[in-house]
Amino acid sequence: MSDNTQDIIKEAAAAAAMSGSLFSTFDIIMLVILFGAAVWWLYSSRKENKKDDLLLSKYSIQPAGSIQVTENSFIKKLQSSGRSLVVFYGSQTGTGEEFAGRLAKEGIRYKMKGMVADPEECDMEELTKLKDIPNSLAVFCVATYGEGDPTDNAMDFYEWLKNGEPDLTGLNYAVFGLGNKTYEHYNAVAIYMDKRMEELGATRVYECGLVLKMTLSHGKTNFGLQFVKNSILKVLEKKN
Ligand SMILES: Cc1cc2nc3c(=O)[nH]c(=O)nc-3n(C[C@H](O)[C@H](O)[C@H](O)COP(=O)(O)O)c2cc1C
Repeated sequence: MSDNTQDIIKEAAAAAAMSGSLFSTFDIIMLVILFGAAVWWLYSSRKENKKDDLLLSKYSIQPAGSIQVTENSFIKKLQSSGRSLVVFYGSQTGTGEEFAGRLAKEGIRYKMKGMVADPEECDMEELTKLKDIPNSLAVFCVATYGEGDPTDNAMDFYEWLKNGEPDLTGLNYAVFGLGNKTYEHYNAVAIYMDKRMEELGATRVYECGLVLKMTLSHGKTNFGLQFVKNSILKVLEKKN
């Protein structure tokens, strides 16, 4: 406790003793101290939150390993880390995001290092340039919601595909959909993206993979890993 605080307490106690109401004055002092502590705690926890927000905003593209990235160019990141597989996810509650991580990691088994990326945090127009990286592959691991709508983080990308006319010639891609058959628009986003990218000139290297009632169960993970393996092998086959 600082000298100042001690003086204040002593003075208050003396004053209270003189007036014969020590207990209530002491109470007031304790309240002042508690209030000060609460203000200090609120202030320091806000500072911590701000620090976390800053870190999160910097690290938006997450390579499958432990490296983290601070910019929106996924092409640059792929090039600088010797990767050629990028797995974009459209995810609301995390299943697709986690699954995308597993798919990206699988690439290394086939000598195609991968990274995971959030389309909302990437310059998706760069898809037109992905072909400049030899034997590259973009996998889209996307969930469907509502009336066949994309997730929030895939919305801009979806609109860009739908309303724009980008030339995706030369882009190798494969779409993996997460959905649930109990909904009317089963896997509508994945099905649409798969069809639309082909219309825009991209090369579908592997048939759209759809999972119903997606969970991260062993069987479904295996299905996803098989899907990525087959997609990669198709890209490598094309090369030969
Ligand atoms: C409110 C709600 C709406 C959904 N709508 C659809 C839908 O229209 N079509 C579909 O195939 N799946 C639908 N699903 C299933 C999700 O796409 C599926 O659970 C998916 O794995 C979620 O992935 P995420 O955790 O990455 O967001 C819906 C799920 C919820 C909770």
